[in-house]
Amino acid sequence: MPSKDPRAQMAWIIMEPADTPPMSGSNSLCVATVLLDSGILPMTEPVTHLVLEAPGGLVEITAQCRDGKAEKVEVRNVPSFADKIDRWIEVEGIGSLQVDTAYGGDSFVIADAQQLGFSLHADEAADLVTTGLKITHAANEQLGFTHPLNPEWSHISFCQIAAPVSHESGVATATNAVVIRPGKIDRSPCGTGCSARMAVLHEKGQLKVGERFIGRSIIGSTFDCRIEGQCDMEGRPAIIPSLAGRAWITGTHQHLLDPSDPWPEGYQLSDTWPRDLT
Ligand SMILES: O=C(O)[C@H]1NCC[C@@H]1O
Repeated sequence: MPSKDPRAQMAWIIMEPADTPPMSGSNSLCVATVLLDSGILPMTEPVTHLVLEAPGGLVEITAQCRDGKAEKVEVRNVPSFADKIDRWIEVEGIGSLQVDTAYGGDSFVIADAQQLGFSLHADEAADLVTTGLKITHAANEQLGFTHPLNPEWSHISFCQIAAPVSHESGVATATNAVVIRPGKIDRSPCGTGCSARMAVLHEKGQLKVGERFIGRSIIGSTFDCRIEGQCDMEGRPAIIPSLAGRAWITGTHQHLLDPSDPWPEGYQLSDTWPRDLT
């Protein structure tokens, strides 16, 4: 999309099944890659800098480029903050569960995978989705969320089921499964989710400004993240996170709308995919 803010070269919108979110980490990597690899915006090798406008604010892109391809894209994300820390909620079929909530460009309830008995392997996907949807529902009812600068964003979008942090070669690292309504799991480590997790770790004194965090998804993809700085969000402490990864173009699509189409706005059904795809 053309940008509204003159400081950005381009803007984009994010279409999740349930919402059109303020920001998305994986989507910003994909958008930057399409803009540069396809020549919509000029690529400068070895590094191209861009400013893109997400609905929730401007993000700065630093793309490492070689032979006409963006090989690594780093995104300096919007201010991210912890909201409610170590709060107990009652979840249907699970019972009492201790969670954190945070914003990382989108709003999250973060639950401990170990406490829920998950090892975050791909064969748990269907159970993770069922559990994550219940936790999101309970967190919205019992904790809620409102963005201080954008009161219209007043719900928790995603449940991040997060493994404990371990240190791999000295870098804080954790696997997660981010459950997206109405019933899927992020194939990426979730850039907004890693930003929200870093805000919580920072709030708990477990990750400092300048330190790295590697987020790993359920399919093994990784984002290399860092707390770049701190700022103030309407009187509450916030961090400026960055995340870096790679995207690949998988196709070119044309969306058409025939004037006689009786469902011009599409339609929604509950998920009809079988639980067992093998
Ligand atoms: O990386 C992210 O932030 C996202 N991936 C899909 C859902 C989130 O928007």
